[in-house]
Amino acid sequence: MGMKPHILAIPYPAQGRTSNSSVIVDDDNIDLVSIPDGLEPWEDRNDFKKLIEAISQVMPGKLEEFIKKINNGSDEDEKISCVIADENIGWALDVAVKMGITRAAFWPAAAGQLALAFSIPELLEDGIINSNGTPIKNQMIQLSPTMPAIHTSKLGWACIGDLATNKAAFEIVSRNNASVKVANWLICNSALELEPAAFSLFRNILPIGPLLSTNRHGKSAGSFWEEDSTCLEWLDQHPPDSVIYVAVGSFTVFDYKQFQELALGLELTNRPFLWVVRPDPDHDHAFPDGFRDRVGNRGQIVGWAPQQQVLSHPSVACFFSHCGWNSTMEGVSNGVPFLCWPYFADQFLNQAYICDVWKVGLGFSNGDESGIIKQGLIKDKVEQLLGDITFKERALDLKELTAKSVREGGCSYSNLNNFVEWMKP
Ligand SMILES: O=c1ccn([C@@H]2O[C@H](COP(=O)(O)OP(=O)(O)O[C@H]3O[C@H](CO)[C@@H](O)[C@H](O)[C@H]3O)[C@@H](O)[C@H]2O)c(=O)[nH]1
Repeated sequence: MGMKPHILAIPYPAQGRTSNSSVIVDDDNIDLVSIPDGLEPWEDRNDFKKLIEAISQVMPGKLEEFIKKINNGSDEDEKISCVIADENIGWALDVAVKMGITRAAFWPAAAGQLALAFSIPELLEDGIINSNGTPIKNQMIQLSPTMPAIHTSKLGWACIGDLATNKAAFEIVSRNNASVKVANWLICNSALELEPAAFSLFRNILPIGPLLSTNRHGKSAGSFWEEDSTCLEWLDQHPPDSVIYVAVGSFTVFDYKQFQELALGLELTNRPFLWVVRPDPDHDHAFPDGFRDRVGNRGQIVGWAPQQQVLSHPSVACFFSHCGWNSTMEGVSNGVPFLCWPYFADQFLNQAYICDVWKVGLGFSNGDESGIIKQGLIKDKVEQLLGDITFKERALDLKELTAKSVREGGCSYSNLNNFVEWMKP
Protein backbone atom coordinates (compact mmCIF):
# COMPACT_ATOMS: atom_id res chain seq x y z
CA MET A 1 0.00 0.00 0.00
CA GLY A 2 1.29 3.48 -0.88
CA MET A 3 2.14 5.98 1.83
CA LYS A 4 -0.32 8.70 2.67
CA PRO A 5 0.92 12.17 1.78
CA HIS A 6 1.40 14.54 4.70
CA ILE A 7 0.58 17.98 3.42
CA LEU A 8 1.27 21.27 5.09
CA ALA A 9 -1.18 23.91 3.82
CA ILE A 10 -0.32 27.48 4.75
CA PRO A 11 -2.99 30.12 4.13
CA TYR A 12 -2.23 33.80 4.27
CA PRO A 13 -3.00 34.93 7.81
CA ALA A 14 -6.25 36.77 6.96
CA GLN A 15 -9.91 35.76 6.85
CA GLY A 16 -10.54 35.53 3.10
CA ARG A 17 -7.64 33.17 2.63
CA THR A 18 -8.33 30.76 5.46
CA SER A 19 -11.78 30.11 4.09
CA ASN A 20 -10.28 28.10 1.22
CA SER A 21 -7.74 26.13 3.14
CA SER A 22 -9.55 22.94 4.03
CA VAL A 23 -11.10 22.16 0.71
CA ILE A 24 -8.80 19.52 -0.63
CA VAL A 25 -8.58 16.95 2.14
CA ASP A 26 -11.01 15.29 4.49
CA ASP A 27 -11.50 17.27 7.69
CA ASP A 28 -10.99 14.26 9.95
CA ASN A 29 -7.44 14.16 8.75
CA ILE A 30 -6.68 17.83 9.36
CA ASP A 31 -4.65 19.10 12.26
CA LEU A 32 -4.82 22.83 12.72
CA VAL A 33 -1.64 24.38 14.02
CA SER A 34 -0.60 28.00 14.23
CA ILE A 35 2.61 29.84 13.53
CA PRO A 36 3.11 33.31 15.04
CA ASP A 37 2.65 36.11 12.48
CA GLY A 38 5.10 38.37 14.28
CA LEU A 39 2.51 40.73 15.76
CA GLU A 40 1.32 40.71 19.34
CA PRO A 41 -2.38 39.92 19.85
CA TRP A 42 -3.22 43.54 20.63
CA GLU A 43 -1.40 45.00 17.64
CA ASP A 44 -3.43 46.35 14.72
CA ARG A 45 -3.73 43.80 11.93
CA ASN A 46 -5.45 46.41 9.79
CA ASP A 47 -2.10 48.23 9.63
CA PHE A 48 -1.17 46.53 6.42
CA LYS A 49 2.43 47.70 6.22
CA LYS A 50 3.16 46.51 9.73
CA LEU A 51 1.36 43.21 9.12
CA ILE A 52 3.08 42.31 5.87
CA GLU A 53 6.48 43.29 7.22
CA ALA A 54 6.05 41.32 10.44
CA ILE A 55 4.89 38.29 8.49
CA SER A 56 7.85 38.23 6.13
CA GLN A 57 10.39 38.86 8.89
CA VAL A 58 9.14 36.41 11.48
CA MET A 59 7.22 33.62 9.79
CA PRO A 60 9.90 32.02 7.53
CA GLY A 61 12.12 31.14 10.52
CA LYS A 62 9.16 29.87 12.54
CA LEU A 63 7.97 27.76 9.62
CA GLU A 64 11.38 26.19 9.19
CA GLU A 65 11.53 25.33 12.90
CA PHE A 66 8.07 23.85 12.69
CA ILE A 67 8.87 21.61 9.72
CA LYS A 68 12.14 20.50 11.32
CA LYS A 69 10.30 19.54 14.47
CA ILE A 70 7.93 17.30 12.52
CA ASN A 71 10.39 15.87 10.04
CA ASN A 72 13.22 15.08 12.46
CA GLY A 73 12.29 12.03 14.34
CA SER A 74 8.91 11.30 12.75
CA ASP A 75 8.11 8.03 11.11
CA GLU A 76 8.62 8.18 7.38
CA ASP A 77 4.88 8.58 6.66
CA GLU A 78 4.50 11.37 9.22
CA LYS A 79 7.04 13.55 7.49
CA ILE A 80 5.71 16.52 5.56
CA SER A 81 5.79 15.50 1.91
CA CYS A 82 4.30 18.59 0.29
CA VAL A 83 3.79 22.25 1.13
CA ILE A 84 0.85 24.21 -0.31
CA ALA A 85 1.27 27.90 0.41
CA ASP A 86 -0.62 31.02 -0.51
CA GLU A 87 1.27 32.69 -3.37
CA ASN A 88 1.25 35.90 -1.34
CA ILE A 89 3.66 34.28 1.11
CA GLY A 90 6.21 33.14 -1.44
CA TRP A 91 8.82 32.77 1.33
CA ALA A 92 7.03 29.58 2.39
CA LEU A 93 7.85 28.10 -1.01
CA ASP A 94 11.49 29.11 -0.52
CA VAL A 95 11.51 27.37 2.86
CA ALA A 96 10.10 24.22 1.21
CA VAL A 97 12.87 24.28 -1.43
CA LYS A 98 15.49 24.69 1.28
CA MET A 99 14.12 21.64 3.06
CA GLY A 100 13.79 19.54 -0.08
CA ILE A 101 9.97 19.35 0.03
CA THR A 102 7.76 19.51 -3.08
CA ARG A 103 5.53 22.59 -3.16
CA ALA A 104 2.51 24.20 -4.71
CA ALA A 105 1.42 27.82 -4.69
CA PHE A 106 -2.24 28.65 -4.20
CA TRP A 107 -3.49 31.93 -5.66
CA PRO A 108 -6.69 32.94 -3.83
CA ALA A 109 -7.71 35.80 -6.12
CA ALA A 110 -8.40 36.43 -9.82
CA ALA A 111 -5.92 34.97 -12.29
CA GLY A 112 -6.10 38.41 -13.91
CA GLN A 113 -4.64 39.91 -10.76
CA LEU A 114 -1.71 37.50 -10.82
CA ALA A 115 -1.28 38.21 -14.52
CA LEU A 116 -0.86 41.90 -13.65
CA ALA A 117 1.74 41.01 -11.01
CA PHE A 118 3.58 38.80 -13.52
CA SER A 119 3.57 41.75 -15.94
CA ILE A 120 5.57 44.01 -13.61
CA PRO A 121 8.72 43.79 -15.79
CA GLU A 122 6.74 45.06 -18.82
CA LEU A 123 5.00 47.74 -16.75
CA LEU A 124 8.43 48.98 -15.64
CA GLU A 125 9.85 48.79 -19.14
CA ASP A 126 6.92 50.74 -20.58
CA GLY A 127 7.36 53.43 -17.93
CA ILE A 128 3.87 52.84 -16.53
CA ILE A 129 5.19 52.34 -12.99
CA ASN A 130 8.45 53.33 -11.33
CA SER A 131 10.76 51.08 -9.33
CA ASN A 132 8.57 51.55 -6.21
CA GLY A 133 5.57 50.28 -8.14
CA THR A 134 4.05 53.78 -8.12
CA PRO A 135 2.06 54.49 -11.30
CA ILE A 136 3.69 57.30 -13.24
CA LYS A 137 1.29 57.18 -16.16
CA ASN A 138 -2.31 58.10 -15.70
CA GLN A 139 -4.15 55.74 -18.01
CA MET A 140 -6.24 52.63 -18.36
CA ILE A 141 -4.37 49.40 -18.91
CA GLN A 142 -5.52 46.11 -20.31
CA LEU A 143 -3.26 43.07 -20.71
CA SER A 144 -5.34 41.71 -23.56
CA PRO A 145 -8.49 42.84 -25.39
CA THR A 146 -10.81 40.47 -23.53
CA MET A 147 -9.42 41.23 -20.11
CA PRO A 148 -10.84 43.96 -17.88
CA ALA A 149 -9.30 47.40 -18.22
CA ILE A 150 -8.22 49.08 -15.01
CA HIS A 151 -6.77 52.46 -14.24
CA THR A 152 -3.07 52.51 -13.33
CA SER A 153 -3.96 53.99 -9.92
CA LYS A 154 -5.92 50.80 -9.25
CA LEU A 155 -3.07 48.36 -9.77
CA GLY A 156 -3.35 45.98 -6.80
CA TRP A 157 -0.20 47.07 -4.96
CA ALA A 158 -0.78 50.75 -5.72
CA CYS A 159 -4.07 51.12 -3.86
CA ILE A 160 -3.51 49.57 -0.48
CA GLY A 161 -2.65 52.52 1.70
CA ASP A 162 -0.15 55.37 1.85
CA LEU A 163 2.92 55.49 -0.38
CA ALA A 164 5.11 53.56 2.07
CA THR A 165 2.52 50.79 2.43
CA ASN A 166 2.11 50.54 -1.33
CA LYS A 167 5.88 50.35 -1.78
CA ALA A 168 6.11 47.57 0.82
CA ALA A 169 3.30 45.72 -0.96
CA PHE A 170 5.01 46.14 -4.33
CA GLU A 171 8.27 44.72 -2.94
CA ILE A 172 6.42 41.70 -1.67
CA VAL A 173 4.58 41.17 -4.95
CA SER A 174 7.91 41.38 -6.80
CA ARG A 175 9.53 38.95 -4.37
CA ASN A 176 6.61 36.55 -4.77
CA ASN A 177 7.03 36.69 -8.55
CA ALA A 178 10.50 35.25 -8.02
CA SER A 179 9.48 32.71 -5.34
CA VAL A 180 6.56 31.31 -7.30
CA LYS A 181 9.00 30.11 -9.98
CA VAL A 182 10.09 27.33 -7.62
CA ALA A 183 6.53 26.05 -7.19
CA ASN A 184 5.83 22.68 -8.82
CA TRP A 185 2.19 23.72 -9.23
CA LEU A 186 0.42 27.05 -9.31
CA ILE A 187 -3.28 26.58 -8.63
CA CYS A 188 -5.87 29.32 -8.63
CA ASN A 189 -9.33 29.74 -7.12
CA SER A 190 -10.98 30.64 -10.40
CA ALA A 191 -12.38 28.96 -13.48
CA LEU A 192 -11.16 28.96 -17.06
CA GLU A 193 -14.65 30.00 -18.20
CA LEU A 194 -14.49 33.14 -16.05
CA GLU A 195 -11.08 34.36 -17.13
CA PRO A 196 -10.08 32.68 -20.40
CA ALA A 197 -7.77 35.53 -21.44
CA ALA A 198 -5.76 35.57 -18.20
CA PHE A 199 -5.30 31.79 -18.27
CA SER A 200 -4.16 31.87 -21.86
CA LEU A 201 -1.59 34.58 -21.11
CA PHE A 202 -0.06 32.57 -18.27
CA ARG A 203 -0.57 28.89 -18.88
CA ASN A 204 1.25 27.88 -15.70
CA ILE A 205 -1.70 29.18 -13.64
CA LEU A 206 -4.18 26.31 -13.27
CA PRO A 207 -7.79 27.04 -12.34
CA ILE A 208 -9.33 24.68 -9.76
CA GLY A 209 -12.24 26.81 -8.58
CA PRO A 210 -14.50 28.18 -7.49
CA LEU A 211 -13.77 26.43 -4.20
CA LEU A 212 -16.94 26.64 -2.16
CA SER A 213 -18.15 25.08 1.05
CA THR A 214 -20.91 23.30 -0.87
CA ASN A 215 -18.23 21.43 -2.83
CA ARG A 216 -16.19 20.63 0.25
CA HIS A 217 -15.54 17.08 1.29
CA GLY A 218 -15.76 17.99 4.96
CA LYS A 219 -17.07 20.86 6.97
CA SER A 220 -15.77 24.40 7.01
CA ALA A 221 -12.50 25.11 8.78
CA GLY A 222 -14.24 28.03 10.41
CA SER A 223 -13.92 31.74 10.36
CA PHE A 224 -12.43 34.30 12.72
CA TRP A 225 -15.83 35.59 13.76
CA GLU A 226 -18.84 33.77 15.06
CA GLU A 227 -21.61 33.30 12.48
CA ASP A 228 -25.10 34.49 13.26
CA SER A 229 -27.40 31.96 11.59
CA THR A 230 -30.65 33.50 12.78
CA CYS A 231 -30.63 35.58 9.60
CA LEU A 232 -31.45 32.45 7.57
CA GLU A 233 -34.82 32.23 9.30
CA TRP A 234 -35.30 35.91 8.66
CA LEU A 235 -34.54 35.29 4.95
CA ASP A 236 -37.15 32.51 4.92
CA GLN A 237 -39.81 35.12 5.69
CA HIS A 238 -39.14 37.05 2.48
CA PRO A 239 -40.30 36.48 -1.09
CA PRO A 240 -37.86 35.34 -3.79
CA ASP A 241 -35.46 37.97 -5.17
CA SER A 242 -36.41 40.63 -2.66
CA VAL A 243 -33.55 41.06 -0.19
CA ILE A 244 -30.43 43.21 -0.57
CA TYR A 245 -27.48 41.43 1.07
CA VAL A 246 -24.74 43.86 2.17
CA ALA A 247 -21.32 42.57 3.23
CA VAL A 248 -17.99 44.19 2.67
CA GLY A 249 -15.54 41.51 3.82
CA SER A 250 -13.00 41.32 6.55
CA PHE A 251 -10.82 44.39 5.91
CA THR A 252 -13.05 47.22 4.70
CA VAL A 253 -13.21 50.11 7.11
CA PHE A 254 -15.98 52.63 6.62
CA ASP A 255 -15.66 56.21 7.45
CA TYR A 256 -18.42 57.48 9.73
CA LYS A 257 -20.14 59.62 7.11
CA GLN A 258 -20.10 56.90 4.47
CA PHE A 259 -21.51 54.42 6.93
CA GLN A 260 -24.41 56.78 7.63
CA GLU A 261 -25.09 57.37 3.92
CA LEU A 262 -25.15 53.63 3.31
CA ALA A 263 -27.64 53.14 6.15
CA LEU A 264 -29.88 55.92 4.80
CA GLY A 265 -29.53 54.61 1.26
CA LEU A 266 -30.71 51.17 2.34
CA GLU A 267 -33.59 52.78 4.20
CA LEU A 268 -34.56 54.74 1.07
CA THR A 269 -34.77 51.62 -1.09
CA ASN A 270 -37.80 50.47 0.89
CA ARG A 271 -36.64 46.91 0.37
CA PRO A 272 -35.66 44.31 2.97
CA PHE A 273 -31.93 44.18 3.59
CA LEU A 274 -29.51 41.95 5.47
CA TRP A 275 -26.43 43.91 6.46
CA VAL A 276 -23.21 42.51 7.93
CA VAL A 277 -21.71 45.07 10.28
CA ARG A 278 -18.62 43.62 11.91
CA PRO A 279 -18.17 44.69 15.50
CA ASP A 280 -15.07 46.88 15.38
CA PRO A 281 -13.70 48.34 18.60
CA ASP A 282 -11.55 50.84 16.65
CA HIS A 283 -14.34 52.33 14.54
CA ASP A 284 -17.60 53.84 15.52
CA HIS A 285 -20.53 52.33 13.65
CA ALA A 286 -23.19 54.75 14.81
CA PHE A 287 -26.43 54.31 12.87
CA PRO A 288 -28.30 57.49 11.94
CA ASP A 289 -30.78 58.73 14.58
CA GLY A 290 -33.92 56.62 14.66
CA PHE A 291 -32.69 54.39 11.82
CA ARG A 292 -33.16 51.07 13.63
CA ASP A 293 -36.71 51.98 14.66
CA ARG A 294 -37.71 53.22 11.25
CA VAL A 295 -36.48 50.16 9.35
CA GLY A 296 -37.66 47.71 12.04
CA ASN A 297 -37.82 44.10 10.88
CA ARG A 298 -37.19 45.17 7.27
CA GLY A 299 -33.49 45.58 8.11
CA GLN A 300 -31.61 42.68 9.65
CA ILE A 301 -28.15 43.56 10.96
CA VAL A 302 -25.69 40.82 11.92
CA GLY A 303 -22.04 40.74 13.01
CA TRP A 304 -21.04 37.92 10.67
CA ALA A 305 -23.35 35.97 8.36
CA PRO A 306 -23.11 32.42 7.00
CA GLN A 307 -22.46 34.13 3.66
CA GLN A 308 -22.50 31.15 1.33
CA GLN A 309 -25.83 30.00 2.73
CA VAL A 310 -27.17 33.53 2.49
CA LEU A 311 -26.13 33.90 -1.15
CA SER A 312 -27.75 30.60 -2.07
CA HIS A 313 -31.02 31.62 -0.42
CA PRO A 314 -33.79 32.29 -2.96
CA SER A 315 -34.93 35.51 -1.28
CA VAL A 316 -31.60 37.27 -1.97
CA ALA A 317 -31.97 39.66 -4.90
CA CYS A 318 -28.54 41.26 -5.05
CA PHE A 319 -25.20 41.40 -3.30
CA PHE A 320 -23.78 44.74 -2.19
CA SER A 321 -20.15 43.69 -2.00
CA HIS A 322 -16.62 44.99 -1.57
CA CYS A 323 -15.69 42.54 -4.36
CA GLY A 324 -13.18 40.46 -2.43
CA TRP A 325 -12.45 37.50 -4.67
CA ASN A 326 -14.11 34.91 -2.41
CA SER A 327 -17.26 37.00 -2.24
CA THR A 328 -17.09 37.46 -6.00
CA MET A 329 -16.84 33.70 -6.57
CA GLU A 330 -19.63 33.04 -4.09
CA GLY A 331 -21.97 35.57 -5.72
CA VAL A 332 -21.17 34.26 -9.21
CA SER A 333 -21.68 30.64 -8.16
CA ASN A 334 -25.12 31.49 -6.84
CA GLY A 335 -26.22 33.62 -9.77
CA VAL A 336 -26.60 36.78 -7.71
CA PRO A 337 -26.15 40.22 -9.35
CA PHE A 338 -23.75 42.64 -7.66
CA LEU A 339 -23.54 46.21 -6.54
CA CYS A 340 -19.81 46.85 -6.33
CA TRP A 341 -18.22 48.81 -3.56
CA PRO A 342 -14.49 48.03 -3.86
CA TYR A 343 -12.21 49.18 -1.10
CA PHE A 344 -8.63 48.30 -1.96
CA ALA A 345 -6.08 46.05 -3.68
CA ASP A 346 -7.50 43.55 -6.21
CA GLN A 347 -11.11 44.56 -5.56
CA PHE A 348 -11.10 47.14 -8.39
CA LEU A 349 -10.09 44.52 -10.92
CA ASN A 350 -12.78 42.20 -9.57
CA GLN A 351 -15.29 45.00 -9.99
CA ALA A 352 -14.17 45.41 -13.60
CA TYR A 353 -14.76 41.69 -14.21
CA ILE A 354 -18.24 41.93 -12.64
CA CYS A 355 -19.36 45.12 -14.38
CA ASP A 356 -17.45 45.24 -17.67
CA VAL A 357 -16.62 41.65 -18.61
CA TRP A 358 -19.37 39.46 -17.16
CA LYS A 359 -21.87 42.34 -16.94
CA VAL A 360 -23.53 40.96 -13.83
CA GLY A 361 -23.37 44.08 -11.70
CA LEU A 362 -23.09 47.83 -11.37
CA GLY A 363 -20.51 50.01 -9.69
CA PHE A 364 -20.51 53.52 -8.28
CA SER A 365 -18.38 56.31 -9.64
CA ASN A 366 -16.25 58.28 -7.23
CA GLY A 367 -18.97 59.93 -5.15
CA ASP A 368 -19.16 63.64 -4.34
CA GLU A 369 -16.16 65.97 -3.92
CA SER A 370 -15.29 64.33 -0.58
CA GLY A 371 -15.52 60.88 -2.18
CA ILE A 372 -18.72 60.03 -0.30
CA ILE A 373 -21.37 58.03 -2.13
CA LYS A 374 -24.73 59.56 -1.26
CA GLN A 375 -27.90 57.79 -0.15
CA GLY A 376 -29.84 58.85 -3.26
CA LEU A 377 -27.26 57.30 -5.56
CA ILE A 378 -27.28 54.10 -3.52
CA LYS A 379 -31.04 53.85 -3.90
CA ASP A 380 -30.85 54.64 -7.64
CA LYS A 381 -28.25 51.92 -8.27
CA VAL A 382 -30.33 49.33 -6.44
CA GLU A 383 -33.34 50.28 -8.59
CA GLN A 384 -31.28 50.23 -11.78
CA LEU A 385 -29.84 46.80 -11.01
CA LEU A 386 -33.08 45.19 -9.90
CA GLY A 387 -35.14 46.95 -12.55
CA ASP A 388 -33.17 45.36 -15.39
CA ILE A 389 -33.79 41.63 -15.59
CA THR A 390 -30.82 41.09 -17.90
CA PHE A 391 -28.42 41.37 -14.95
CA LYS A 392 -30.08 38.40 -13.30
CA GLU A 393 -30.25 36.48 -16.57
CA ARG A 394 -26.53 36.91 -17.20
CA ALA A 395 -25.79 36.04 -13.58
CA LEU A 396 -27.71 32.77 -13.97
CA ASP A 397 -25.83 31.95 -17.20
CA LEU A 398 -22.53 32.60 -15.46
CA LYS A 399 -23.59 30.42 -12.54
CA GLU A 400 -24.26 27.54 -14.92
CA LEU A 401 -20.94 28.02 -16.73
CA THR A 402 -18.98 27.99 -13.48
CA ALA A 403 -20.90 25.04 -12.08
CA LYS A 404 -19.95 23.02 -15.18
CA SER A 405 -16.29 23.71 -14.56
CA VAL A 406 -16.30 22.13 -11.10
CA ARG A 407 -18.44 19.16 -12.18
CA GLU A 408 -16.98 15.90 -13.49
CA GLY A 409 -15.57 16.53 -16.95
CA GLY A 410 -15.07 20.24 -16.25
CA CYS A 411 -11.75 22.01 -16.41
CA SER A 412 -11.47 22.95 -12.73
CA TYR A 413 -12.60 19.46 -11.77
CA SER A 414 -9.86 17.74 -13.76
CA ASN A 415 -7.15 20.20 -12.70
CA LEU A 416 -8.04 19.62 -9.06
CA ASN A 417 -8.02 15.87 -9.51
CA ASN A 418 -4.67 15.91 -11.29
CA PHE A 419 -3.30 18.05 -8.52
CA VAL A 420 -4.53 15.63 -5.84
CA GLU A 421 -2.98 12.70 -7.76
CA TRP A 422 0.31 14.54 -7.98
CA MET A 423 0.39 15.06 -4.23
CA LYS A 424 0.26 11.34 -3.56
CA PRO A 425 3.79 10.02 -2.99
O1 LIG B 1 -20.60 38.01 7.12
C1 LIG B 1 -19.77 37.43 6.44
C2 LIG B 1 -18.91 38.10 5.54
C3 LIG B 1 -18.00 37.34 4.83
N1 LIG B 1 -17.92 35.99 5.00
C4 LIG B 1 -16.95 35.18 4.23
O2 LIG B 1 -15.69 35.77 4.31
C5 LIG B 1 -14.99 35.62 3.09
C6 LIG B 1 -14.53 36.98 2.64
O3 LIG B 1 -13.63 36.82 1.60
P1 LIG B 1 -13.40 37.92 0.47
O4 LIG B 1 -14.65 38.28 -0.17
O5 LIG B 1 -12.33 37.41 -0.43
O6 LIG B 1 -12.97 39.21 1.27
P2 LIG B 1 -11.69 39.55 2.20
O7 LIG B 1 -11.72 38.74 3.42
O8 LIG B 1 -11.69 41.02 2.33
O9 LIG B 1 -10.50 39.05 1.24
C7 LIG B 1 -9.16 39.40 1.10
O10 LIG B 1 -8.62 38.34 0.29
C8 LIG B 1 -9.23 38.19 -0.99
C9 LIG B 1 -8.62 36.97 -1.67
O11 LIG B 1 -7.25 37.14 -1.88
C10 LIG B 1 -9.03 39.46 -1.81
O12 LIG B 1 -9.69 39.33 -3.05
C11 LIG B 1 -9.58 40.65 -1.03
O13 LIG B 1 -9.33 41.85 -1.75
C12 LIG B 1 -8.96 40.72 0.36
O14 LIG B 1 -9.52 41.80 1.09
C13 LIG B 1 -15.96 34.97 2.12
O15 LIG B 1 -15.65 33.59 1.98
C14 LIG B 1 -17.31 35.15 2.77
O16 LIG B 1 -18.23 34.08 2.53
C15 LIG B 1 -18.76 35.34 5.85
O17 LIG B 1 -18.72 34.11 5.97
N2 LIG B 1 -19.66 36.08 6.56
